Amino acid sequence: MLLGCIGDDFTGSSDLGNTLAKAGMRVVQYSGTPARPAAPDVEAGIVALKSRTMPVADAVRLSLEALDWLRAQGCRQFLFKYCSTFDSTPQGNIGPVAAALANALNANRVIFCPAFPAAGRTIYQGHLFVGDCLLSESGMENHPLTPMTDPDLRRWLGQQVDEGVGHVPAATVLHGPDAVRAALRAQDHRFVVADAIRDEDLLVLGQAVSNEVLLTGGSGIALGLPGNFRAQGLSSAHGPQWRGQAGPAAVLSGSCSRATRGQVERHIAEGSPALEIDPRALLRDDMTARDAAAWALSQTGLPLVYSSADPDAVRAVQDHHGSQIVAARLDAFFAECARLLVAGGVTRLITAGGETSGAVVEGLSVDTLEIGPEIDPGVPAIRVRDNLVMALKSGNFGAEDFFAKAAARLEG
Ligand SMILES: Nc1ncnc2c1ncn2[C@@H]1O[C@H](COP(=O)(O)OP(=O)(O)O)[C@@H](O)[C@H]1O
Ligand SMILES: O=C(O)[C@H](O)C(=O)COP(=O)(O)O
Repeated sequence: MLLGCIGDDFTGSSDLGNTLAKAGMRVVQYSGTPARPAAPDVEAGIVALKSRTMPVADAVRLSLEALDWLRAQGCRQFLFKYCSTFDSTPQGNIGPVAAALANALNANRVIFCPAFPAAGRTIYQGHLFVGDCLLSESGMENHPLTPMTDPDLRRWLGQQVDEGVGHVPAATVLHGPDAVRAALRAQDHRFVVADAIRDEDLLVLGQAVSNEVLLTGGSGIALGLPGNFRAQGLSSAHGPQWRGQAGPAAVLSGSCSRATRGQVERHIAEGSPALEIDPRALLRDDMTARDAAAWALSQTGLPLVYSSADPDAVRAVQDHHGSQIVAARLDAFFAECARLLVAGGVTRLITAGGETSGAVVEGLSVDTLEIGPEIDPGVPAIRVRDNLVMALKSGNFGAEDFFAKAAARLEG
């Protein structure tokens, strides 16, 4: 294994897997740290954790366990992957996890670059943009668990760590890898936010850090890494292998992101079957996973079970019941619903949302996820068992017709 990756959520990990697989690396995503060695032909291993919003100490502990396993597989370089919208709170977890990994690897220069231009995520003067909006005006300021209220990544990361945060501006990145390396050497700080507004900038950054033991970012920062390994004669380019899967499909959505809510609306507008899940009904046991799975299995077409709701509705439920209680109840619901759907014969399962996808994958006791072809930017087809394929859609990713497109793509 050449590249060892640690993802702080499952959709983001598959997003990274998509980038690496498209560039020809043999990629496997693991649900948590595996108990056994990787297959010998795996070039990039991604340990997916559901650590983005868990207590900081637990996120650090699990990430260090993943690092130990990846080092034991012979990895030469390590990537800590978090959300392209830097989903975190001023109290953690990106900074503390990155610091723990850097300390363990004795890394003295670590870049932070969540840019993903293909998904509209760019960084300029240390500020993260989503499309033409600053992060704090993109809708991510209303995220149920990690409201992003400050677009300046240097300031946001600076609240999470006990050290200064440097910056490599776009003007430097435009001058190529050597200029970036020189700028990194000149930095007073170990942690450095790097600007990137184009894929070319990400390729430059990837070349500039080819000899750094640790780098952090979104999937975009990995764009240049496969080329680094191929230039060293270490990786053989080959595309993802894919075998389509026949059989019933279903969609589970817990994401409240703008993109997902638009996909839900499109699905309903097209007359496809949809069942809205009110967290209050779950908490009262007026609705159960068994009820929802039975409904979905009785549908023709592509059934959608969703709790996706607008920010005001989410806030109202959270204010009344507590966000962690609601999140835990919804995670348990989607995990159980997935188990019942698969037991009832579903062979193509689409999930929307990072926390939601993590709950479902863990609930299905999936160990390894084979990365297949891309469905939409950042979302690959994935095989998790001989008779079960999935698409783990990041909340903000996917075109409006994603659900139907994914079901068709998973079928082959
Ligand atoms: N109707 C709702 N009311 C309150 N919270 C909700 C509702 N639906 C989903 N949530 C919570 O919002 C969060 C969505 O997170 P996630 O699945 O990661 O989506 P995204 O990828 O958009 O961030 C989850 O923790 C979930 O429990
Ligand atoms: O946006 C990204 O970089 C990732 O794909 C991701 O981490 C998305 O997380 P979400 O919680 O599913 O939005």
